Amino acid sequence: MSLHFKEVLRWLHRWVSLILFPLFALIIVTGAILSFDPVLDDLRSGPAASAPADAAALVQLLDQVDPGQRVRSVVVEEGGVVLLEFRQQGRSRFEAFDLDTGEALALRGEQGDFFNTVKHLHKDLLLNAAIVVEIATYLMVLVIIVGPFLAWPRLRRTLMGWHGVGGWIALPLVLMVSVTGILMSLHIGTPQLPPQHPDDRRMGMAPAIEAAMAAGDLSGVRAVDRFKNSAAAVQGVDSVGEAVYMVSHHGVIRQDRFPGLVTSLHEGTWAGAWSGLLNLLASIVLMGLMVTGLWSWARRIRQGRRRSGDEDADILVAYASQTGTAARLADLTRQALQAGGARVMQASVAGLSPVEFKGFRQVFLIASTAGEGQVPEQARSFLKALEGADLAGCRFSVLALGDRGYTHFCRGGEQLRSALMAAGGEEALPMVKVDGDPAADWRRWLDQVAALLGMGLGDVAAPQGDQSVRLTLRERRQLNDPTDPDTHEVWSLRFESAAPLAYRPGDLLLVRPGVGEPARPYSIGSTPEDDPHSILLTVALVTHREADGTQRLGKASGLLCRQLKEGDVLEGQWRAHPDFNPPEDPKRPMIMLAAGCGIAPFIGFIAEQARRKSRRPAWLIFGNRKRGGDFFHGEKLEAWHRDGYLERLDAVFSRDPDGGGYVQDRLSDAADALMDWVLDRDAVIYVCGNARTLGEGVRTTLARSLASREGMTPDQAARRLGEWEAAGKLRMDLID
Ligand SMILES: Cc1cc2nc3c(=O)[nH]c(=O)nc-3n(C[C@H](O)[C@H](O)[C@H](O)COP(=O)(O)O)c2cc1C
Repeated sequence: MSLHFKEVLRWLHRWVSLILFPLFALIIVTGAILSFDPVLDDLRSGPAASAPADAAALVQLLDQVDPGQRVRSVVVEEGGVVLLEFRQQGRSRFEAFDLDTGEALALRGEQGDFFNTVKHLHKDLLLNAAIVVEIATYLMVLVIIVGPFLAWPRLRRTLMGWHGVGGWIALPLVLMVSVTGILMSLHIGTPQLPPQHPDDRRMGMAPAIEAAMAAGDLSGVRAVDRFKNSAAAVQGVDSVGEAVYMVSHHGVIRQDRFPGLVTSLHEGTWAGAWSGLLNLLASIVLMGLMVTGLWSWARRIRQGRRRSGDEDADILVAYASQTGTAARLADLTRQALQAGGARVMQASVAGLSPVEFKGFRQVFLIASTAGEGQVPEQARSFLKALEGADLAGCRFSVLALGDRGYTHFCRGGEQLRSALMAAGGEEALPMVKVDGDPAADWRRWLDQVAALLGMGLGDVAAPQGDQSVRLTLRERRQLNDPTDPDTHEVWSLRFESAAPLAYRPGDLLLVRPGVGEPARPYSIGSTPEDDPHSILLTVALVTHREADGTQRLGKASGLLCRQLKEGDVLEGQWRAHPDFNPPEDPKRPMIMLAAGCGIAPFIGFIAEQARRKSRRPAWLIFGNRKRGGDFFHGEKLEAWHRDGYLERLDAVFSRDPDGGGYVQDRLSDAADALMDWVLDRDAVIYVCGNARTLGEGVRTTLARSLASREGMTPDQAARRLGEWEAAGKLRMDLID
C-alpha cells in the first residue's frame, strides 16, 4: 500500500473517532446496556410457554381487559399466563391475566421504563434523530475497517500494542454489531412489511391477531408486538408450523422467522437471551479500543506541549541553550518574576513559533552561542522561521551568553536579535552580552527587567555556576586501532579527584587549554555511583592541516590525548548538564543515538543502569567506520546487552561491507520499532555526535518516520520535533 494512502487512512481512523468520540461512546454504552435486556427479560418473565395460547381466547381476553386498545405488547407465558404491557405518560406498566378465567394475577417482577429509554437513546438519541445515529454507524464501520490496514497485529506490552492486537482479534465481533446496525436501518434482512401510511392509527393487539387469523390459519399465539410505525408482529403457530404475521391496516404478510437473522444478531438473541453477552463483549472491546486510542493520542500531544509557568501568562521567558546554562537562567528568571507577582511562561524556542511571541506583553530571550559563532542547535529552525515572520508590535529583550575566548563573541544572541528586529520586533532593553560565568550579569539584567515591568522581585536564587575540579590523569587508553589509518584517533581517559564528586552521567567537564583560551566541553561517561572519585572521558583527537601541509592538533584534545601524562593534574570545571542526563523517571525508556566519540556520555548512562540494576528499557544505536577498528567500548556494551541493561544494541559500520551504513540508516530500517518506543512507550531520544551528519540525518529520519506513522505533513512533523525538543523528549548534544 502506498505511504500516502496509508496516511490518509490513519488520518481518517484517528480524526473520525476523535471527533465522534462522544456519539460513538453513547451508542456503544447504550448498546452494552441493551444486551442485558433479553437476559433480564428471561429471568423476569419466567420460561416462555411451551404451548401457544388459543388465538380466539386471547382476542376475547384482550377485548375484555383492553377495550380501548392501549396494550402495546403481549407475551404468553407458561401455565396460560398472559403478560400485557400498557404505557402511561411515557412509562411502561405491566399486568398479568389468567387466559382461561380472565382473572388478574400478581406480577412476578416489575419491568421498568429504563430499557425503553436506553433503546431510544441508542436508536435516535431521544431526539428523533435516527439519521444521526445511522451516519455515525457508517463512520464507525469505516473506522473499524480501516484499523487493520494500519498495522499488523504484533504483541507489544504497550497501549497501542494492545489496541492493535485487540482490534484485530475482535474485528469480526465488532463488525458484526455495527454492520447489522446499518443493515437494520436499511431494512435489509429484517422482516418484510405490508404497506403502511404515515397517518395510519397504531395497530391494536386484538385486531392484529384477528387479521392474522383471517389471512392465514393462525391458531396459537406466543407474542404480539408493535412493529415500526403502525404495524404489529404476531408470533404463533399455524397449520404449517411456527410463523410470524406482519400486520398493518392494509395487509398481512406471513414469515417463517422473526425478527430475522440480522436483528437477532444485532440484539444478541440469535441463540437465546444469553447470546447477548457476546454483544456486551463487543461493546466492551469497542470502548476499550476507543479509550486506548484516545489516551495514547492525548499522551502524544502532551509529550510535545510541556512548557512551564502560568497558562494565562503575559510575559514569556524564552531560551536557546546548547549546554543548559541559558535554560537554567530562564528557569530562575521565571521563578523570580513569578515571585514578584507576574504571570510568566517559560519555553525553549525549539517549541515556539515566532508568531507566538506576539501573544505576550514582553518577551525576554536568553540565548547562548555554540560552535563557531552559531545559534544553539535548538534555535536553528526558529531562526529560519523568523525570516518570513511579522512581529510588528512585539517587544523583546535579549540576554546573550558567550565567551570572549571565541572569535565570534555572543554571535548567537546577536543573530537572534537582528532577526527579531528585521521581523518588526521592538527592542525594549538593550541587549546585554555576558562573558563566561553569567551569574553577576544575569542578576543585573534581571533588575533591569523588573524595572521595565514596573515590579519588585521576590527572592532570587543564585544560579549554580560551573565548579572547579582538580583531576589527576590515572589511565589513558587508545580506543581505535592505531594501525588502521582509516579510523579516527580516539582515547579513553580516566581521571581521579581527591574530593568525591556528585555529578551525573552526561554532565560536562570544561577543559581550558591555556589562559585566555576558550574552554571545550567533554561529556562525562561514568557514574559517581561506581566511584565518586573517578571521571571517564572519551576524547577524539582533533587535527587541522595547515596551508603548508603541517598538521596541527586541537588545543584541548591535544592537551588531553598527548601532552598530559599519567599522574599529571588537570584543572577543569564541572558543568551540570541536566538536559543531557538520563531521564528523571527511572522507568522511562531511553534511546541513545551515537556516532563516533558521541558514545561518550552513554557509557555513563548505561553504567548507571547496570550499577542500579535498573531494567529501564534502553536502546543504543552506535555508528562508526569499522567494527574491527573502532567499535568503541564494544565489549562493555555487548556485556551490558547480554546482561539486559541494554534492551537493544545496534552497531553499524559504514566502511564495512554489509556494515549497515550510518546510524540514521538503521534508524530508518527500524522506523516501526522506533515509533513504538517513542510514541507508545514515551521514550526520550538522546543524540550525541556530529551536528551536520548525525544531527541532521537523525532529524530527517525522525521527521519522516513520524510523518508516516502519524499521517503528518513534513512541516507538521518538523514542528512536532521542535515541541519534543522543548519538552526534553528529544535531546541533542552535538558538535560541529
Ligand atoms: C562548543 C562551544 C562553542 C562555543 N562557541 C562560542 C562562540 O562562538 N562565541 C561565544 O561567544 N561563545 C561561545 N561559547 C560559549 C557559550 O556560549 C557559553 O558558555 C554559554 O554560557 C553556554 O550557554 P548554554 O549552556 O546555554 O549553551 C561556546 C561554548 C561551547 C561549549
